[in-house]
Amino acid sequence: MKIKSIRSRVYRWTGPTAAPRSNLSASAMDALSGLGDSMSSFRFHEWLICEVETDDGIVGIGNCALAPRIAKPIIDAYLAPLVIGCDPFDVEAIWQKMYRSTIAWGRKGIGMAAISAIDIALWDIMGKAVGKPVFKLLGGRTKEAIPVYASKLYSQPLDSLAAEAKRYLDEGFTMMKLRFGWGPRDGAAGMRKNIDLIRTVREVVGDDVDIMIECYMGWTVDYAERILPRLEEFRPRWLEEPVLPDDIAGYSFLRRKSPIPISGGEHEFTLFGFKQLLDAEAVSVIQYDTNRVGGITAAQKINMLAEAYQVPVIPHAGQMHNYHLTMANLNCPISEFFPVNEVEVGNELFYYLFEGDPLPERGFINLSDDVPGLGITLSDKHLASFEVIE
Ligand SMILES: O=C(O)[C@H](O)[C@H](O)[C@@H](O)CO
Ligand SMILES: [Mg+2]
Repeated sequence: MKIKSIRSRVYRWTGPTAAPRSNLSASAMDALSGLGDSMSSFRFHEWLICEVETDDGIVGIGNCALAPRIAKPIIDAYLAPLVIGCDPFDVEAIWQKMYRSTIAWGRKGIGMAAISAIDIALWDIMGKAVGKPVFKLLGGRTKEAIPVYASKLYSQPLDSLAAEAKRYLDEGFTMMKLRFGWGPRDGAAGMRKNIDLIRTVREVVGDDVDIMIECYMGWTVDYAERILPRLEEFRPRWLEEPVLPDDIAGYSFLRRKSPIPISGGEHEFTLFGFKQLLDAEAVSVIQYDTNRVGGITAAQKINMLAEAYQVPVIPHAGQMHNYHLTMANLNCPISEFFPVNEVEVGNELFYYLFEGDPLPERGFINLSDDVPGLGITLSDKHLASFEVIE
């Protein structure tokens, strides 16, 4: 079996989107306060889809969502020529070829997202070729079903926040993640507003629900050190991405200072990036995204390393490229689930692009033992709401 062709397309959402709201979430751009919409970097309304076809007609589907219009020429100009003609089952050699040939500029960020898209497609091909779901190639079924946490609860007026949390509770979720909307630039008043958010959700859901909190790289170590003691009474399961991903020392400091677990990793790349985090004892939970980190090949290596450190892996986002890894690894206890909604930030776009992603039932999702590959197909249901860039 040989790889015959690679087709990459960028799908740009042109349909209706929820009006952007200020303070939807803290973010790294907040530090530049007063310089325009700090939420602009928080909208992901494009997606790259990569179809790898073999000489016997099997088509594997890969994807990435970071800067798709940049990932596309990387795939077309740099990676595809390396990969065409290879045996898709030689996935490790292909990964090393893509990594080492772009090592000067691609080992982190968009280069690795482009590599991820091709790698995910290769695993889809391998599953389809042997008639097995991808998780059966990675270690098989480790769970009867995957517990998922509802992940939205963006910062909003307390009454609507309470109503959203109640909805997830009534749908049977026992875990949910909220986003803080304020940070250092908002002073003591903003810190109180953040505390009001988690207090509101805790009051709605009671003590038997895990609440995760997220501030998307929007804080400083100083701010986090001051707010963390005030969050302890609400017993968050983790505080996510408190500071910049490059501030590994900051992560380690906060982990030592607070009993609240600190999570991160959705903006880290490759096995080597996560070795750094683990050696620095920077995170209590690893959260790579398979369509960023280096694909399934890299993600599975990180899973092995994380297991040696007994640090759990809970990938960023749901989506099949992550679910298969969670299913195949005991050290991946749960998954994130983005509720199906109108397009807002863009995490929801996956549902408008693909068919096959499982929907939760009473807080669990499941994968079929009988659907080969990743188990997704391209959807044409919302095609009219996308501009497709070939
Ligand atoms: O953890 C997450 O889901 C992410 O950090 C953010 O929410 C991002 O995906 C934008 O929603
Ligand atoms: Mg996050």
